[in-house]
Order: sequence, then C-alpha cells, then structure tokens
Amino acid sequence: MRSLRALRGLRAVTSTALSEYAEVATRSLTTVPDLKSVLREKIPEQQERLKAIKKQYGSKELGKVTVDMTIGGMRGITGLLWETSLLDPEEGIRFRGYSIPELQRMLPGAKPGGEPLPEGLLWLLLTGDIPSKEQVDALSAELAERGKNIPAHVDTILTDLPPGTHPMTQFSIATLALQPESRFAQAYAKGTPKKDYWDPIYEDSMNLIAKLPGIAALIYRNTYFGGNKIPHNPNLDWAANLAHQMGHDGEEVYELTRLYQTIHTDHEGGNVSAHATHLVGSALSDPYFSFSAGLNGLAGPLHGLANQEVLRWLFDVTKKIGQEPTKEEVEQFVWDTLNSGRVIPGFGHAVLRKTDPRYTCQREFAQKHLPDDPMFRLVSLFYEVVPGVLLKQGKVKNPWPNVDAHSGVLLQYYGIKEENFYTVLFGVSRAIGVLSQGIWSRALGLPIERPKSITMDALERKLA
Ligand SMILES: CC(=O)SCCNC(=O)CCNC(=O)[C@H](O)C(C)(C)COP(=O)(O)OP(=O)(O)OC[C@H]1O[C@@H](n2cnc3c(N)ncnc32)[C@H](O)[C@@H]1OP(=O)(O)O
Ligand SMILES: O=C([O-])CC(=O)C(=O)O
Repeated sequence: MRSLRALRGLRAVTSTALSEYAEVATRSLTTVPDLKSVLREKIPEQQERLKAIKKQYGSKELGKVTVDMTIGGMRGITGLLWETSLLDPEEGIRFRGYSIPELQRMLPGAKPGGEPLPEGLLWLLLTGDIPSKEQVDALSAELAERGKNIPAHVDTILTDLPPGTHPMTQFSIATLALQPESRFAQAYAKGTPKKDYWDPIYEDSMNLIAKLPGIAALIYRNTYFGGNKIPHNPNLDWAANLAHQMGHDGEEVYELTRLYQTIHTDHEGGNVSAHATHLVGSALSDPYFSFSAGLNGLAGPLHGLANQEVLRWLFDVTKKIGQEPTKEEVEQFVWDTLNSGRVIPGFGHAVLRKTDPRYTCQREFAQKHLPDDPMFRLVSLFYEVVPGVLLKQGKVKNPWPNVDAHSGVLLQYYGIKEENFYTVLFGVSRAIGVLSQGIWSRALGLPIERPKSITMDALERKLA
C-alpha cells in the first residue's frame, strides 16, 4: 500500500495502470524509473512555475529591512529561494512539506516499521515524492556502486596532515581533494549551455553523497584506529555502510545512523552550512567547492560543532559533580557557565522558538532503546533545568534545546565515543539537503548571490 501511494506521485507512472506498474516494479528493479529520470521530468514544470511567480509577483514586497536586521546577521530577512525544506519557528522543520514524525511513518525503512532510510529522504528532497521501497533500494544500490572507491590520493593527503588535525578540517580537505573529478567543472570548461548545468551538477552531487560514508569512515579510522580500515559492504544501505566502515556494527546502531542521517539533512536555506554552500554554488563553483565551504561553516561552535561542545560540557558536569547530580547542582552549573561568559551548547536557535523536533525524535529513540543510560538521564535533567535558567537570565529568544543537545549521548551509547568526530557525521547528512537544493538551484537557473552591504558612515548619512 505504501509503495502504491508513493508510486502515485510519479509522473512517469501516470500513463500506466498503477496495479500493473506495482506488479512490474516488484518483479524487477530495473523497471523502476530512476531518480534522475523522475527529476528530469519535473524540472520543466518547476522552471515554468518560477517564471510565472516572477512575472506575477516579481515587484511585490516580502517585508521591510531595518537597521537591526542588517546589523543582526540578516535575521528575519526572507532573502533566499530554497525548495527542499521550510522551517516553522513553532513547529520545526518540514522536508518538502512533511514533518519528522510523518516521515518516520511514511519513508521506507530497512525493515517495516524501522527508521527511515536517508536515501528515501534524498529522493523526497529532489522530487517532492515519497519513494517506494523499490525505488529506495535501487537508489541504495546506485549509491553503493558510485561510492565504493575512494581515490587513493585522498588517504595520502589526509595521512600527511599534522597529527591532531580536527576531523572537520580533514573532512573539508577530503571533499576538496575530490574536486578534480568534477563533471560540472569539465562540462563548463567545454562550454555546456546553462540549461544543461543541472545534469553534471546532479552527477557530482550523487557521486559526492555516495562517497561521503567512505570518506568519513576513512577520517575516523585514520584518526582513532591507526589507519586500520574496514572495507565498504555493497550489501548495506548508505547509512549502515557508514556505521559499518567506522567499525560499529549491529542493527540498533544502524537504525540510529539511519535516523541521525535523515534528520540532519536540511534546515531550510539560511543556516550557515546551507547558505555557505548555496552562496559558493551561485558563483558556479562545483559541488565539491560549495559543499566544502558549507562544511567550513558547519565546523563553527555556534552551528554544527555544538554537538561536540555539548558532550564536552556534559563530561565537565560529571567530572565536577558526578554522574547523578541534583537539579540544584545542575542549575548552579548552568549559571556558572553563563556567568563565565559562555553559551550553553545545544540550547537556543536563530529561528526556532520551541523544542527542536529533531531533539524530540532523538529523545524518543533514547526512551525506546536506552531509557536507563546515565548520560541520557543527565541530558533529560538538563532539559528540565536549562530552559528555566535561560528564561530567568532573560537574554535568549529561545531557551529550548536544539538538535545538538541530544545527538552525542546516543552516539556515546553505541560506542562512538570520539566527540571531535561528531560534526563529521552531521556534515555527511547535511550533504543530502544542501546538494539536493544545489541541483535545483542550477535547474532553476538561480543567479549569483550578491546582497548589498553598507558602512556605518553610509548608514548615518542615509538615516540622519
Ligand atoms: C545545528 C545548529 O546549528 S543548532 C544551533 C547550535 N548552536 C548551539 O547550540 C550554541 C548555543 N546557542 C547559541 O549560541 C545561539 O542560541 C544560536 C547561535 C544558536 C542562535 O543565536 P541568536 O539567533 O543570536 O540567538 P538569540 O537572538 O536568542 O541571542 C540573544 C542573546 O542570547 C545569547 N544566547 C543565545 N543562546 C544562548 C545560549 N544557548 N546560551 C547562552 N546565551 C545564549 C546570545 O549569545 C545573545 O547574546 P548577546 O546579546 O550578548 O549577543
Ligand atoms: O537552522 C539553523 O540556523 C541551524 C540549524 O538548526 C541547522 O542548520 O540544522
């Protein structure tokens, strides 16, 4: 039933009786229209739609820009077109209109009722359709094939870096080291016309996404296991292959990896990693350049690196006041952190004004699989205490936890203890969102990004 509903969304199927199609699809994977074919069919319609929006609404206002907004990191300015997801401050993220709980029900899992396979989310972000299990399995197989070999020079470059190089530095460098493979750079150099850009951008994006589990595992095994590598397993799905090549096997850790890799993919267009990828891509830098730029932004402690910071902070608590602190001790610890001029990692958000649904679904995973874990209990205690303290302090616009407040504790439980590595896992997932949008940005022919800036002198002259 689920696969029939999903197939219904495919334009390629419209001329074929659904029951007949479903039967053929279950007989042979090769008859399922592949992701690129489905996407190719959708592009002209969306190009026309954008043209019509420009024609009809091009001169309408979306809001005003105040000096506070200009000084305050452009907060509240709607200045980007981003198709793959939309963030509601109260409700949280929706991917192509679907909330996380909806996707946990609707996207195919490795087994019925399991966590969504990130390949399914990739399909959804690119096409707007919920894929069938057959389509997801075919995409898994395609990614496994595209990702099975990491060029040897990437390992050489990484192992030549000084010991102690942060895994995010390695990740950004490894991504750039793949850039010579760019099909888009080659196609552009040959004079490919603008209308065809999306095709080599698609190829680069899929090749890069496919290779990321191998790259991340390479960094992990080089950094923490003396370079003792574990080969790619062509029979595993994309996320399970990531855990497997890192050396963490078992159905539960695979399920966590599938969930983690699904929920971190996309958070509309204005967050630092998405915006950086989009900005650099708008200059027609290829996906390797643009995603590497996004990773450099994700590596900041106010953005993706906060998951590493949360873990360190939790360890700090346990070192100072033990594994089972009281509410009062935690409250004091939070005040001490604030009074020392630091932020509480994992809390607050630039747009969200409620608990992040990505936090909630990780909490539900923990309640199901590790309800008695002491670190989970500690995280839950912080959930009870921190918002009240932040509200009392009166500075933050959102006192609630974000995605980064929870992820590290789950990873710790399954033996992924190296917190410096956590942002790499975030980055692997983020590729799915930002590169999907990158394909659409080129398909829609979006222009180079170039907002206007202003000096204080000019501001005073203009407004005095
Ligand atoms: C995947 C992600 O990127 S999710 C975010 C991950 N980052 C973190 O968890 C780091 C902690 N959180 C923060 O630093 C912030 O909440 C951010 C960066 C996420 C958002 O920043 P903003 O949009 O500027 O938040 P907001 O408007 O609420 O900030 C107002 C004030 O409260 C402070 N504040 C915001 N969050 C916190 C926090 N968690 N702890 C202490 N102070 C905070 C800000 O630093 C700012 O102080 P200032 O006026 O002295 O400059
Ligand atoms: O939306 C943001 O600014 C930060 C965030 O949660 C993300 O990028 O996942």
